[in-house]
Amino acid sequence: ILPEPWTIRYSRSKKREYFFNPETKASQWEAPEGVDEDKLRSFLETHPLRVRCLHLLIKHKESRRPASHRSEDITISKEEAIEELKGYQEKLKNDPTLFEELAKERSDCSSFKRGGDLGYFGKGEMQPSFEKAAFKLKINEISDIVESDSGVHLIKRVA
Ligand SMILES: N=C(N)NCCC[C@H](NC(=O)[C@@H]1CCC/C1=C/[C@H](COP(=O)(O)O)NC=O)C(N)=O
Repeated sequence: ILPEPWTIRYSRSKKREYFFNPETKASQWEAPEGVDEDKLRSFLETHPLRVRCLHLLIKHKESRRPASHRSEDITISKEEAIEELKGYQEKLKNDPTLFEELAKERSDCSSFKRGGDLGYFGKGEMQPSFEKAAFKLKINEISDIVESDSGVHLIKRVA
């Protein structure tokens, strides 16, 4: 849709997408010459530049930072963390609207205070495994168990 080598990126400060040419390092708000704006819009529908997600993180002893508001020394094994997360996965299969409440109750991420809400993020912000899973989700879809250096997660895309 975009003429090579143009790419489209999201500006967090301006909260809108802009066009970037990695060769000339040019960046601009308007689409490069000859871009079909309608095709671009429908492309962006299925290839979002940013997503907003909630997550429920259970850390374990191999986590990059095995501590949280819940425990200053997290010692459960990765297998135990996965088993515990499976329990939450079952509850969410029956009632997905429980996500915020369960994240508040159990998540080892500081976002627990906001029901697990990480806000909007674009590519390059989160750890690759988390980003890959999050950008694949449809709005209101909940991921399978996702592993990252932080621990094991369930992710719900909300926007
Ligand atoms: N850009 C936004 N909104 N915030 C910066 C996020 C930085 C990012 N964080 C993560 O990838 C982990 C996994 C998914 C969420 C997340 C949250 C971590 C998990 O806890 P921790 O392992 O750090 O103790 N807590 C906060 O960062 C990273 N590149 O390390």
